[in-house]
Amino acid sequence: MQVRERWTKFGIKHAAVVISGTELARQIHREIQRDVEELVAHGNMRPHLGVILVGDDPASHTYVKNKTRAATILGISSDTVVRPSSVSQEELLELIDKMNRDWRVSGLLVQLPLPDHINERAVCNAIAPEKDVDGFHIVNIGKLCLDQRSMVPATPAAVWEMIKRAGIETVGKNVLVAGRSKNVGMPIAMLLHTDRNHERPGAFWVRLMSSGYKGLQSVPRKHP
Ligand SMILES: Nc1nc2c(c(=O)[nH]1)N[C@@H](CN(C=O)c1ccc(C(=O)N[C@@H](CCC(=O)O)C(=O)O)cc1)CN2
Repeated sequence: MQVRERWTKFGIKHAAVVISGTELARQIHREIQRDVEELVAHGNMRPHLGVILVGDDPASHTYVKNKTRAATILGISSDTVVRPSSVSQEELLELIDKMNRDWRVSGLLVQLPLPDHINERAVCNAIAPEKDVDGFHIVNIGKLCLDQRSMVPATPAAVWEMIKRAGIETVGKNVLVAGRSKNVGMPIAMLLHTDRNHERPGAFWVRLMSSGYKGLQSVPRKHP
């Protein structure tokens, strides 16, 4: 990480932090690889990513290939179900329902965009919220907006990790987010205005403890 400083003509010092995404990605890869192997060593199932890809858009195929390649590197198994762009919404929802109920699938995503005759919102909402690795389900979006523990969309999560790992605090600061898309700009703005210690952390831990969890080492700080 590099810090570049300069003074403006008004006598205000500006500091630009140059973050190495490549180095951070390597570090995060190592952490996830270790977490996955630890999970498996403790007798848990190896995480499995289910991917649904509709149509033949080359960019979508490339994104999916990159995601499944990354999963393999991390020790996560995956499979991609491809459907033609003529697939009906009903068929797609049935496929999602089947994968929701498949205990071997721990995470599920449908690559976007979808053909015009398919309602993207209905598809995102059909994925079981606890398997929704994209964080596009209305429940996960709502939880993110309320600062509750949730699945967070990948690109905003990556931005958040880079900022946090560079030691930059954003709570109470003025931040300019260029773009307000539902899957990137909006969630980034939501993430940056919170310290991610979560609203009502007590309620989460009470639920966790009453479910028999014994491994708790520390409780999160109270939300300011
Ligand atoms: N199910 C999903 N579908 C789509 C998602 C998604 O997160 N989940 N996002 C995009 C496609 N996509 C990943 O699948 C994706 C596209 C572009 C980027 C991105 O960060 N682009 C950078 C440029 C990066 C580079 O070229 O080095 C940018 O635009 O500045 C991230 C993810 C739609 N579908």
